[in-house]
Amino acid sequence: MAVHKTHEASPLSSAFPMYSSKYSSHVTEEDSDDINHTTKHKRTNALLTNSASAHDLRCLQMEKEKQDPRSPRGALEACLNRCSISSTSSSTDDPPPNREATENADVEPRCKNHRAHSNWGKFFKLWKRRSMKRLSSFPPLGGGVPAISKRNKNADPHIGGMNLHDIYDFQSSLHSFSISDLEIATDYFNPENIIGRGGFAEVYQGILPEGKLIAVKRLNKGTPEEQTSEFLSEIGIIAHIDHPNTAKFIGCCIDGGMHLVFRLSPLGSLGSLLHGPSKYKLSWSKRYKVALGTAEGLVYLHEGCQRRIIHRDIKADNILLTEDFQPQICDFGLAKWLPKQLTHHNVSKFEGTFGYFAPEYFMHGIVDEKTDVFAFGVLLLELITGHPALDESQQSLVMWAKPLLVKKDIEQLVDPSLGVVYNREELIRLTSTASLCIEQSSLLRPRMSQVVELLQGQEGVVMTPREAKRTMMQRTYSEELFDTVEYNSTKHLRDLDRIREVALAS
Ligand SMILES: Nc1ncnc2c1ncn2[C@@H]1O[C@H](COP(=O)(O)OP(=O)(O)OP(=O)(O)O)[C@@H](O)[C@H]1O
Repeated sequence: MAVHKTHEASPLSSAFPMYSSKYSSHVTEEDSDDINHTTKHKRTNALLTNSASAHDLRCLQMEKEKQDPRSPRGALEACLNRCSISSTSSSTDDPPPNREATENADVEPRCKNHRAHSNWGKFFKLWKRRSMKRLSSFPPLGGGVPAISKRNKNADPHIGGMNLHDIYDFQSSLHSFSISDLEIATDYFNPENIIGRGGFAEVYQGILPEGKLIAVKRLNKGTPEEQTSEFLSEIGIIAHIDHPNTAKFIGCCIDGGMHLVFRLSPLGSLGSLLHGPSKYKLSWSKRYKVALGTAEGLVYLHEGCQRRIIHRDIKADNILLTEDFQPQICDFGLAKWLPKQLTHHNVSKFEGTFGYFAPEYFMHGIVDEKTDVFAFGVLLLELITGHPALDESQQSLVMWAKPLLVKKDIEQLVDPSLGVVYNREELIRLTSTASLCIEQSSLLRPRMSQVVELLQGQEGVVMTPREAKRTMMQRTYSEELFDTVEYNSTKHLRDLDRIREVALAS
């Protein structure tokens, strides 16, 4: 399956003029800032390299980064200063590094969960103490703790007699790691320990001195600006979310590059299990568990936090699995906070993964809860059929499955590797929910809380979103928009063709 992480607005601009006219000024402004910043950066580096030792250089570089609000160190320093200043102060401080960081870092985390609420403040306090605090040095790999070997997709959850539940029992506080901590944990970023690759990062498995297994996401792809933006965006969300169905963030390291450290999900991603070379056969009951858990994770993001979080890149590769197949949503690099008063967010860059895009996002750049609901519908189809969202010949799973869903020919959809070993009632629930989630009109898609009810087969759940919408207190922007647009089947097919063309062209 071809996946594409980031797509500048330009390829769309020719096809859809609204992209070029609407967003060009924002992109240009940022670009010119970047150029100035890079030139300054290069000049300073040239001066430094002529006259200082490596250690001096490093100290100077760190100081320089602290002054520079665009660097991660500078952005974190600025946020920290804001945290330590009295909350009555209305000082505007340094400018934020970018719009993403403003949206994500400046908001007060107000998740219902108290532990999550305090994480952001804790993180900055820990980061401030960073230079003084060093974790004790780690024992070499293999000495009395489980050795890190290449990922075994069918890994035994009991490694060397140790129960993974014990190994994963982290404290709630976030850690600030040094680069040597992470080097030792990952055997000096040994390529053998790479367990995943994404658009911006390589992910390594590692082990801490006390035997806890971790995944280190090392942001080493894309431009430095893209890496910084990804790092700040992701950290701005994950540092204060906490739910059984979201990835467990442990801490970070900003020495020698940007690193995010998570609890290891020993079975890897749903994508690798469903479509990877291991050909692990996921049973029906596990698929259903993954569907329900992921839906619950999305309800938490959309409705469980005071500011709604839109993930924007829900896909099989971004669903990690614990040893007991509990799904955990990961990769918040594209996620957005949406304050209550904002019905939606408009994006200037076309980012995400082909095969999962909702039509309103693709056509108008609109991001709200319903864009995640559409992607979740595609994920359900993947779980039912075992097919990827886009196959090697760029055929869309949605386009293939939709006629079968319409004809209610649902047995044809079931992954042949399951044979007849599935629960028919659950199949009906999964397929009918998937049908609703991938409705072209976001108006007709259910909210994630309704999805959970549908999947649980709760009595009295309003089955048709048409009926459900009458009772909705607040409508999303895309709902309003599609209310005014006649979205007929011709237009639908044209959109899908367009999606396929762009997918093939890139
Ligand atoms: N905590 C974890 N435990 C196990 N595997 C993980 C973990 N985090 C990430 N991975 C693996 O690494 C892959 C890439 O991680 P992630 O999606 O966070 O990186 P990314 O660069 O942001 O990717 P993308 O291009 O999809 O945005 C995942 O699909 C998964 O296979």
